[in-house]
Amino acid sequence: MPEFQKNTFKHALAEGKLQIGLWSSLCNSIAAEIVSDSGFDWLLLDTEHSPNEIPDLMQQLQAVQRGTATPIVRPAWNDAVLAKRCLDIGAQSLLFPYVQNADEARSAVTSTRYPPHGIRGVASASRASRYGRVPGYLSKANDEICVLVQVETREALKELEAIAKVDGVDGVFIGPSDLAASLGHIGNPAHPDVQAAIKDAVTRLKAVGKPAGILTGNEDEARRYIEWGYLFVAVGSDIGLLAKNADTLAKKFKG
Ligand SMILES: O=C(O)C(=O)C[C@H](O)[C@@H](O)CO
Repeated sequence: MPEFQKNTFKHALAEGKLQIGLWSSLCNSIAAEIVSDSGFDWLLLDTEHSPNEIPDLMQQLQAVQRGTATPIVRPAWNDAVLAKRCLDIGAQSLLFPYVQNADEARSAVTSTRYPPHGIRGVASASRASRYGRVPGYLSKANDEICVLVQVETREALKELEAIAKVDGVDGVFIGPSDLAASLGHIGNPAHPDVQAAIKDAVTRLKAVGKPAGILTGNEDEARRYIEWGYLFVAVGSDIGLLAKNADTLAKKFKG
């Protein structure tokens, strides 16, 4: 009988261990499988800003199963139905976008929990339980779910501690692109105002003992964020790697 899968990423965060990740938006199981063996601790499978639908996502989850990276799925919205569908196909870690306050953070957590702790609908034989074969899945599932919430607006920053303190929130991800836009610097997360907000956010999250996460494709920024105390840091993306290296190669021969 298949064993219940522990969520190594969730426990590593709880132990304060730095987790290096990669953002995946290619919606492709071969690409996901390739990078799942690169050595990253986590792999973000995005469905918010990529045309990634449940059938594609399931193939990506299957493809990365033997890799080193824990898959984290970002539903397109903080929505209980989307969360349920991601969990039923086997995701154990979700990154909920655009969480504005503690109530929305609680809503995200309860969407991932079976009753009595939440509203996740019960499927008797989904991929998550290895089609009904994992003994005691329904009673164990809640404890291994990792809930990450995104704070990415000026308004949400004002609620940062209240969001972070919500029971069941395992980490808070600061979205640099949307935060830059919210602060009036769209397309420029490197703006001093945005950088100051990013630094202030991790300082405040450390003060309440909650892991902070972020994404950047810039190595210097990634190292700076890690130095500031960000604990789960995506240091690039599959799209960025492919576009940059393809362009560089073409220029070598096409000038
Ligand atoms: O606001 C952000 O930055 C994020 O949430 C990450 C982006 O959505 C990601 O697609 C990179 O731009």
